[in-house]
Amino acid sequence: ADKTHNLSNARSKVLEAAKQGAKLVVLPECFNSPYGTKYFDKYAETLLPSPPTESQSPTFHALSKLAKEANVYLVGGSIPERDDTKKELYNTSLTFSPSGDLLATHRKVHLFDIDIPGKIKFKESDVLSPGNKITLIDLPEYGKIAVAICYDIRFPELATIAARRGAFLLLYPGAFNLTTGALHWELLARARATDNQVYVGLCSPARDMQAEYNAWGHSMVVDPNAEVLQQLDEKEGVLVEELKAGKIEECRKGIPLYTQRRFDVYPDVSEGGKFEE
Ligand SMILES: NC(=O)CC(=O)C(=O)O
Repeated sequence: ADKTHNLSNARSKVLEAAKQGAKLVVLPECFNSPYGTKYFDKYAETLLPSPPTESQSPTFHALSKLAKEANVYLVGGSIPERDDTKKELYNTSLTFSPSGDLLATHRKVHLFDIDIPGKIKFKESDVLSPGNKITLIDLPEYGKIAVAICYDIRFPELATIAARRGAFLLLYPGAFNLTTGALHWELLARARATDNQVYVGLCSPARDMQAEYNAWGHSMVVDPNAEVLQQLDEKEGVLVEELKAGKIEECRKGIPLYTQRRFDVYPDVSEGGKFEE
């Protein structure tokens, strides 16, 4: 619940990852606030017009400085955002370059509205509005990545459009829970990797059983063959994994889905989609 503590904790973990050689670091969904509809308004920060002032968004400035200090691309998980012009709240991810410049903003496109009787009910749309674009980010030394948030992973179209427009890595800061995490977290990461023959990275908050929402944890990196290369358990940690150049091509050569699609039978979803590169 302590935003200042969350920011300083994130700083020490990002620096630790950079020290271990990471060039691109990802934080979890809602890393600066508790995850819950009653908290979003209280913790929300104003990001527009960009750049915001320090008092409008301490998290924006902390992440920008941190990306520069650690000399990494930093996908800053997500934070609750307040858009004053529209009087709306969003669940928003900010990505910074190693020089601390903002590269991209992704607002969660698919809001987490579920009701599994006896297990979990959650309705982000009670307080949040959805984003309306796919987010592809060009990292000049490495290529394109796509960033989306948590529930977005359940919608394969978004991943397919990003992959077919050149993303080699799909990153999802996310906070599944004890019900859906056990059922679908790894399955979805491996499914999106299998569908698209790309790397997939999921980054979750650690599990806090004192909190109202108990995150699943288990941050992981999956390769283009859908093998889980590494995963954390439910506790706090840092996962560092090297993505191998050539792995995507090798996988696509072996199982050539890319040349076998039948757009005469069904439409090519990657021809559509709203996004900003
Ligand atoms: N928290 C989410 O957005 C999604 C989730 O927990 C799920 O899809 O399950």
